[in-house]
Amino acid sequence: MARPILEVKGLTTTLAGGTITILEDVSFGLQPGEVLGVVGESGSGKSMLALSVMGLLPKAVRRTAGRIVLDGEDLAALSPDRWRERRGSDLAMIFQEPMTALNPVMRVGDQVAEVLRRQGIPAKKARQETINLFRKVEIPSPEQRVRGYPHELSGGMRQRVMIAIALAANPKVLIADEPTTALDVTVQAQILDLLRKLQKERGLSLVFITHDLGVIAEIADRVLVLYAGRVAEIAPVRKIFDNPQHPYTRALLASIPEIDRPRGRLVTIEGAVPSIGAMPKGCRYASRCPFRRDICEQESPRLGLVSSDQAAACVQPFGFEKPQEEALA
Ligand SMILES: Nc1ncnc2c1ncn2[C@@H]1O[C@H](COP(=O)(O)OP(=O)(O)OP(=O)(O)O)[C@@H](O)[C@H]1O
Repeated sequence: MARPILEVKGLTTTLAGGTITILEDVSFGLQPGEVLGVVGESGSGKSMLALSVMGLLPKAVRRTAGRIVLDGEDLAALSPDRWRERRGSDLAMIFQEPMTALNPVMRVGDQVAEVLRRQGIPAKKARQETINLFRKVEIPSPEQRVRGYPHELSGGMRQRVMIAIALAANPKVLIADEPTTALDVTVQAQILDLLRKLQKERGLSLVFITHDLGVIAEIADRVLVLYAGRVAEIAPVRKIFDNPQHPYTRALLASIPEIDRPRGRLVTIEGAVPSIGAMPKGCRYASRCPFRRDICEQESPRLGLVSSDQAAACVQPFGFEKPQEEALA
């Protein structure tokens, strides 16, 4: 296997006081050209994970441990200035609500051209390249659209502009945080198709965050399941759907709405994610887990390999007849 383009190791973030942990010991690798889907319920820490990698954590949240290695360099060891530079060139992110990331008083074309100019591309060439990028992200009449302002565009078109900005940087890694969630269903499908096409064409290394396993099935090569700030399971997408090992992954799969399910029979996972200030001592999923044993409430399970490419943080993953010693911390 090639060296991962991005490797996150033991990432832990806390609220400023340091007593409340948001992400705990999160580790994963992203191979060049791979799409890693990150899935979990609201509040599981998906956005904090993305912002940690970008070096854009809100003031109240601090990274207290962990390495974020991009193409061999630990970003966490860099000065904030140097990290910002890497963010401008090697890392790009698209957000759920593009309006928050776009400058409302700047023409959208200029916002793309600015990224190109930063790479030393002369103004005229940057303008032409911006039109090419608009065409690439399938914005109709690109010559006219470049002169528009964000508020003149629909949500879907704004997200296309954000994708153009991300592509303009030619990043080594692109992070997409729920890029389709705020859009109408038909537009969601179009944006997802576009991202998938661009990913394939350009061999983008992509971290794709969503709470929607249907979206994961369409785009991801591997999947990281996050629960209450910890990795519950990580595996190739096929294994997540065909042979999930963590009870939480199974519950998420069971909660996918099915077209033929009678209306109102949407399955949800009983109970709620524990709040960040009141994490249980043992497994964080134990209170909701139909398979829990006494030990689950006492011990916090470590992420352990269940096969060569699948790991789960459960004392007794599915298919195992007895608790796994090494899964216990
Ligand atoms: N600025 C902040 N200050 C303090 N705590 C925060 C802040 N932003 C998020 N949190 C907390 O961090 C935890 C993880 O939040 P995060 O936004 O990463 O979850 P998420 O999985 O992305 O959820 P969603 O799908 O709703 O976006 C939550 O408990 C949240 O309340």
